Amino acid sequence: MSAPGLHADVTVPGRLVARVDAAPGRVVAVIGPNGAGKSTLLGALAGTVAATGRVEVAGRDWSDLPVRERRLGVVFQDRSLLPHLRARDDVAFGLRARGVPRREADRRALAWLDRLGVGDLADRRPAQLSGGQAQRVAIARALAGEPELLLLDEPFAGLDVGVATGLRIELARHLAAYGGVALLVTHDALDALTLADEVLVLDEGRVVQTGSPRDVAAHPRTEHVARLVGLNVVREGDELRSFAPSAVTVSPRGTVGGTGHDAPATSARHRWAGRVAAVAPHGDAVRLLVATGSDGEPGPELIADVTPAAAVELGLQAGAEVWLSVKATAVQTDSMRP
Ligand SMILES: Nc1ncnc2c1ncn2[C@@H]1O[C@H](COP(=O)(O)OP(=O)(O)OP(=O)(O)O)[C@@H](O)[C@H]1O
Repeated sequence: MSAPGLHADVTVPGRLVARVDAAPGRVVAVIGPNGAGKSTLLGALAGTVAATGRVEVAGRDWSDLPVRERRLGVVFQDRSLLPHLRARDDVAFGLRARGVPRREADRRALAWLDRLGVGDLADRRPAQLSGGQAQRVAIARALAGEPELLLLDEPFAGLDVGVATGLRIELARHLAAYGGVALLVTHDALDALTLADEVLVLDEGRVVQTGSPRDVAAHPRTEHVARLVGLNVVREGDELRSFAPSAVTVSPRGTVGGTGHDAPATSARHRWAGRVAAVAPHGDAVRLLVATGSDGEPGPELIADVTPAAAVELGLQAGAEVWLSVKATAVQTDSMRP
């Protein structure tokens, strides 16, 4: 008898090679750039994308199990609900397919809709639901089947920020109570950091990093993740050097023949010439997006947070020519190699 939870080793030729192991009750965030293979991984686990290898859930080999017998819950970004069904019938559908009698299935469906805060919408069809309401129904449907594996593909995408925030809090509550393995594909660092116990980073169809959200955020191995968690990142060969926007010192740069400031006295590795591309408030600070580069060679786009007073005093508006520098001690170096 193998360990409970999820143990998968799947290959989708040309698109994905991935291994995932997760204990029951764990929530795994799957992150990575567009085309990294996130949806393909979910499809391979769900059985909707043809894959070779092995998928074992709760001690059972899913390759031999007909799709309808898999205890699987899925929530996709959209198109999740069946257009002609009332919410209560949609939630009950999976239960009935598994042999739960009609009245019992309806009772459980209503209970789950209530839990997700949409019990009063039980008789509506998808066309009569907002995006957030439809997603609540979809989550109710996924959880009502008491799945051993729950797959969530960008469940908050396309929702208004406020609606997404409410749903995120709600989902966190249900995930905490959920006893199976959940995989959550997300483009949002906040989701990965707040909802997940583990993070799996995909890049070009391969798993390039796994670890706790804290660990992955603190030691990103890909540019994508560094940016996702709001760090500046400069790549040098196989090394990623990352630093916080608040660690960047900004000083004005003199125009040719002008009386501007000289380059800061730091090594060239920690200093960039650039031009402010955008200025926006960010919490108590002012956030500058700076396009760096010199002599026509574009450098990295960097973010610097300065105080509002400094922004005014130094004339930091779009178009301003600046030096950015960062203390060597504020820079963290990570290898991109696993
Ligand atoms: N049906 C398909 N047939 C062939 N190749 C596909 C198919 N779907 C996706 N791909 C390719 O497989 C790779 C992984 O795609 P996938 O959609 O899994 O990435 P993703 O990480 O989910 O991206 P996104 O965040 O953009 O949804 C990409 O190179 C993509 O072009």
